[in-house]
Amino acid sequence: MARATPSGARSGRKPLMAGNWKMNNNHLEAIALVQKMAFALKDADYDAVDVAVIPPFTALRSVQTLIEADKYGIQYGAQDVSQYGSGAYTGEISAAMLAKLGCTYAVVGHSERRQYHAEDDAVVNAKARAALAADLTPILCVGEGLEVRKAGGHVPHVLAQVDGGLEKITAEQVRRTVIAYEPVWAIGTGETATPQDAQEVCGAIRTRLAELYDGGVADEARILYGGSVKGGNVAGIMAQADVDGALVGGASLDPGEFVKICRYRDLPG
Ligand SMILES: O=C[C@H](O)COP(=O)(O)O
Repeated sequence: MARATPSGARSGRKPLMAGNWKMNNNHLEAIALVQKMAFALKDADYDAVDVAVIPPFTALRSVQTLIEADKYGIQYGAQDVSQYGSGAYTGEISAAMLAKLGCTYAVVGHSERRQYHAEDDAVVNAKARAALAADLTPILCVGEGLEVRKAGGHVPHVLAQVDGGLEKITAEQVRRTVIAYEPVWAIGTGETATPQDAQEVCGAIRTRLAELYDGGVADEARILYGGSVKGGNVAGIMAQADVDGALVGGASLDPGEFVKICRYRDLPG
């Protein structure tokens, strides 16, 4: 089966709900979770929203087999990708390997990679370019820590990460890149940015894309919010003009909660 290609809509942009499982679920648990999700989403309109799971590397082959065999409309991707093409890089997984597994997405620059693996903007940019070269869609994560937020420096901080992450990436490539704004202070803390907080930064990212490329590119690129998204807060976040979806951590491990997020249109705002 051909890999699913993310497409645009929402003034052209199609929303994306991506569940980043982080280091949770072995391959058997992954199969069970995807089956539950797919069952609950069996009448979902995948032309209206892209739904993706981002399991650990060890579950990707099982998820691929299941999704292809049962023709589920769910996409999938990897939580990280090597900046290198091949060779003596023990423990690394190349973009070509992920493409061969049918992945649509590769997350790059997640704050947990930046924090625990010292990944800077140059590494994140190299990973994004490696993903694009293999025809994967990078989900480029950016976001400020609590100190930066308290000091009011969140917008310039995030825009600097956007500039660094998109270095040498062409307009054509940016059109198929997803940017995820994830304030670090809202990740896994239960503390969510307000919809207005999310809009402020996502709007600033879109304006930056127009400055770096042009208005057409800025209109097409999808920008997600991530940080304690749940069924109870997703509708307000999705009501914002520049938020095109969510990168969901904890709530994506609960099929009921994740399905609510994917069906945000049915929830009260
Ligand atoms: O990749 C997902 C984000 O880190 C958000 O995680 P969270 O929903 O558990 O806060």
